Amino acid sequence: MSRARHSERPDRHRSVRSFLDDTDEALRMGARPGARVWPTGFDLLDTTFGGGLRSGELVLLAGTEGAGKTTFAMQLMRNAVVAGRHAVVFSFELTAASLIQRLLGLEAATAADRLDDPMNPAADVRQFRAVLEAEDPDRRGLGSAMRALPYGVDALMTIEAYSDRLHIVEGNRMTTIGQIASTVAAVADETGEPPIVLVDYLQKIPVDGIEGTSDETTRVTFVTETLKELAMELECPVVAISAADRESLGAGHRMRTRDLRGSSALAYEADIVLILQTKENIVAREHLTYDLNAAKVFRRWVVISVEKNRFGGGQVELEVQKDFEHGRYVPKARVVAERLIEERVFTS
Ligand SMILES: Nc1ncnc2c1ncn2[C@@H]1O[C@H](COP(=O)(O)OP(=O)(O)OP(=O)(O)O)[C@@H](O)[C@H]1O
Repeated sequence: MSRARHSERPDRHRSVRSFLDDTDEALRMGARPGARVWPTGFDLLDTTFGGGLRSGELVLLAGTEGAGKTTFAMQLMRNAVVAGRHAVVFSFELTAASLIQRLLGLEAATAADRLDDPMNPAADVRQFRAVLEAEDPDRRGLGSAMRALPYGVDALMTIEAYSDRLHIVEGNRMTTIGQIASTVAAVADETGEPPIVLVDYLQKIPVDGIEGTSDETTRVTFVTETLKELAMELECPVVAISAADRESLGAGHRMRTRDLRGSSALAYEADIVLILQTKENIVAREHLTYDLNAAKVFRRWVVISVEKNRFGGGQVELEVQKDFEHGRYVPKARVVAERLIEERVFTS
C-alpha cells in the first residue's frame, strides 16, 4: 500500500540547490537550519537521541499492560510544553479529566521534589480526583479547591502556565487519521509552529475508506504509514503508543518490536522504537536468586529499551523509577546495570 495513494497532498519536490539555499539563509539569519528538536526531559534518553525527538520522526512506544506507556508518553508531552513547545494528545483510552488529574499529581510531586521535605509529601492523583469530582459547597472554585491539597496550588499554577500549549482530544469512532491530521495542521497554523503529537493508541485509530479495513494488518499498515507521512509533512514528531500482541507475551518472555500488534510496517516505518517493561519481569534470574528483596526493588523500576534508533546508536537499556501514584516516573533515568533476559533481536 503506497503512501501516495492515501495522501491528498501533492509530493513536495525539492532540489538540493533549494535546500542548500534555505540552509544558507537560515544560518545567515541566526536561525537553526536543521530539524527542530523536542527534548524528552529524560536526560539519558536525550543523550541517546542527540538532544531529543526530531521533526518528521515517528516514535513507537510499546510495552506490557500497565507498564506505564500512557504515563511515560504524557510526561514527554508535559516536558515539551514546559519547555515552551506545543503538544496535541489524541487519547482513545483515558478522558481528558483523568489525564489532567494525573498531570496535577505529577506537578505536585515535582514541586515537592524541589523542597525535598519528607514530612510534607505531595498530594497524589487519587486525592486530586476526589477533590475535583466533589461538589464544592461554598462554590469558591478551582483555586480554593486546590488549596486543600499539599502542593495543589503549585501544581495548578504550573499547569496554568502551559495550559494554552497542551491540547487534548478525546478520541472516538469519528477521530480518523484524516481528522488527526487536520487537527494537528490547525494547531500548527494557529500557533505558528509544529506541535509534538501523541496518539494513545495506534490500533484504536478508526480507519474507513480503504479496502480490507476489517483486516487488522491492513488497518495498522495504513495508520502507521499515514502517521509517518503526517510527521514528515507537518514537521513534527509523532509518538504513537502501540498495543502488544497478547498471545506472543508468554511468561518469561521479553517483549520485542516483533510482538507489536498488527503489522511489520510498525517496525519498518518507525524511526524510534521504545519498549517499556517492569524490570522484575525481564531481569536475569541470577539477580533474583540470592537477594530476597531484589524482586521488590526491581518491581518499582521500568526498563526502557531503545530497540530501534534510526539516526543514532541503538542497543540502549535505561531504567526509570515508577511514581504512578503521582502519574509520573521520577525524571532521572539511569543505565541498567544488571543482565536482562534474552538477547536483542531487532536492529535498525
Ligand atoms: N492513582 C494511581 N495510583 C497508583 N497507580 C496507578 C494510579 N493510576 C494508575 N496507576 C497504575 O499505573 C500504571 C501505569 O498506568 P498507564 O495508564 O500509564 O499504563 P499503560 O501501560 O498505558 O496501561 P495499559 O496497558 O492499561 O494501557 C498502571 O499499572 C496503573 O494500574
